[in-house]
Amino acid sequence: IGLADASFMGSGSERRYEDLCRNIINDMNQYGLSVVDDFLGMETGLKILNEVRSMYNAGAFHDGQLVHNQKPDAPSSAVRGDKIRGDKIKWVGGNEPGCSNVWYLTNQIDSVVYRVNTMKDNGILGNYHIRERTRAMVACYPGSGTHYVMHVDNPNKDGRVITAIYYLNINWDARESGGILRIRPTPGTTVADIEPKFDRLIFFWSDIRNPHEVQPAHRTRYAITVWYFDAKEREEALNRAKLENSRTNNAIISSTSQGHAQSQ
Ligand SMILES: Cc1cc(NC(=O)CCC(=O)O)nc(C)c1Br
Ligand SMILES: [Fe+3]
Repeated sequence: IGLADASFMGSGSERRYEDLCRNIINDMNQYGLSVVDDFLGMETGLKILNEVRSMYNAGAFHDGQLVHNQKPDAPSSAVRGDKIRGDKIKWVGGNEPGCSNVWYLTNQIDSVVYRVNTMKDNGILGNYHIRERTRAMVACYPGSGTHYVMHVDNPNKDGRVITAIYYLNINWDARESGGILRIRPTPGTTVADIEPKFDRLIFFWSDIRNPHEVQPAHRTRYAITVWYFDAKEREEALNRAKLENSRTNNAIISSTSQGHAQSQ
């Protein structure tokens, strides 16, 4: 996978930006995923990490979902079935106070995604029309051995086509800290094991092409995720939801009105 070095963002050289985008286009067409190292450079990466740490320490994150304890040799007091916290998350729109660096990151990712979506000869990426995204989901794995089960981000055409994840973990060594993102691109038998390294940005198709899991992490593990929508798939998903809504509402109204009639 073309590990493009993108810390040009500081030097702003146009040529390397084009090369980066070309690498991502090739990777997405060939593998359905792309890994970009040194996306923003040390200085900017640290500003984002410090901002996320202060959010986390301010208790701004929602408690992660409860998961069964993974430790087979759990100490006698904590029986095997006890629950531990999974990843904790906080949704960031970007213009809130104290989130200016996360906002800068999402702007940088936006410009890359919009660029690769409109460049010539961009293959599969040319099939999509990306005009909007979710807010940024800042996630922290507390490092108590929590993991994230194998799943697909968008299994039922909710409109999300690209998952972008930015990692903030300095000197991450998976041999001692685990926390590998394992993607199983389908169809196929390959497995991509991706370490959540500092200033690393990854992209992958959000749908069933990329089931993925996070292996147990034994050190605090930060990641920032944004999902990009394809305009057509998104509109169709919203229309289905509206239709479903009106059916349910009519069902409720008719059942209550019948109920009402009977009670008279
Ligand atoms: C809340 C939520 C989190 C994630 N995160 C990952 O897959 C982990 C990626 C990584 O941190 O390497 N995915 C979904 C579909 C939901 Br929903
Ligand atoms: Fe996911």
